[in-house]
Amino acid sequence: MKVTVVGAGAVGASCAEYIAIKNFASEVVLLDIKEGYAEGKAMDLMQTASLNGFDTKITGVTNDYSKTADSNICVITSGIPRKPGMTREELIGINAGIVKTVSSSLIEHSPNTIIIVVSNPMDTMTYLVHKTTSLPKNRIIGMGGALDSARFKYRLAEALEAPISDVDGMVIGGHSDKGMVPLTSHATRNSIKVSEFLSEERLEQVAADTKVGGATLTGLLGTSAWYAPGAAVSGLVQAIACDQKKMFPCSTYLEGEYGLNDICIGVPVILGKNGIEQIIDIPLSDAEKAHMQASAEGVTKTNGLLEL
Ligand SMILES: NC(=O)C1=CN([C@@H]2O[C@H](COP(=O)(O)OP(=O)(O)OC[C@H]3O[C@@H](n4cnc5c(N)ncnc54)[C@H](O)[C@@H]3O)[C@@H](O)[C@H]2O)C=CC1
Ligand SMILES: O=C([O-])CC(=O)C(=O)O
Repeated sequence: MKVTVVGAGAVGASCAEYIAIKNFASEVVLLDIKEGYAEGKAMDLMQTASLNGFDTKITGVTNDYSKTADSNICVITSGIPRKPGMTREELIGINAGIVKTVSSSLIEHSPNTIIIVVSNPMDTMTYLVHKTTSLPKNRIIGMGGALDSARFKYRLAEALEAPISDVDGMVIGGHSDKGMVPLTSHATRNSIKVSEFLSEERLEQVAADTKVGGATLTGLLGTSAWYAPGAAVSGLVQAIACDQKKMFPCSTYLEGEYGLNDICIGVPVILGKNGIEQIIDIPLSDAEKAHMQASAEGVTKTNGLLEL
């Protein structure tokens, strides 16, 4: 199992590290445009192998796509992150060009690959890969919902004063400060609805804190987060590599599901060896439907900025 990660920056390196530590891939190729950078990150990570007990071989390359040939899975993290006060949507001007070039170079050397898009604004970058490559829709996956759901569970556990392993919940919709749709009514603590334990006001606060999860970290760190994003990507990669048939909310191209068309947005999917093997169309409450509709309108507006 060969995995390529483009962008050896904060998220790309974290992603490579988690993939290696989980020890399911034979090879991870890290590629960056900055001379020597991916080579350095790969060497540093390889020097953790005996300490962390993994056998995955990590190699770094400067913009040499021939070294990525025949990758089963390619992750795109190349591009700029936001700074405090910015939205993810403001990154489109620079990141769209990067994602378009990178995805086409990857596919040239790995025509059968599955692509996971991470660069922001992620739903629009996922849509861009759909519109500018000939990959089938099951092989183009946007990572956002897995991360947003992990943050939702963190906030729920905090409110419940419970361990995170007691909590389950999911966030669908666009991966943006306003567009996320935390499914509060479906969230549970050991199969009991969280509304049994928390007031409506507290649950609204949990949802609000979840939606600005990325912005909160960007304010604290001066750039956007990388540990949880890297871990979330590694979860998707593992589900595909190990054919786990696990459910994650991912950005995928919709053709009528959730009443939406010609858009990539976060919905629950089953991930296995073929990438997205099924889209799960769960019934939403009227309020959740309205949030999903508004979220889709936001993503469509950003998609309109693409030069396709
Ligand atoms: N979808 C999600 O949930 C998340 C998305 N992100 C996004 O991921 C992206 C990366 O974030 P960070 O790793 O923090 O940024 P970073 O600046 O640490 O790393 C980005 C790397 O991409 C490289 N790069 C730029 N253009 C390239 C090209 N054409 N080819 C190859 N490499 C190139 C840069 O040299 C740099 O090393 C950002 O757009 C950020 O907004 C970050 C966290 C979560
Ligand atoms: O907040 C950002 O810009 C990066 C990101 O998508 C996240 O951490 O959720």
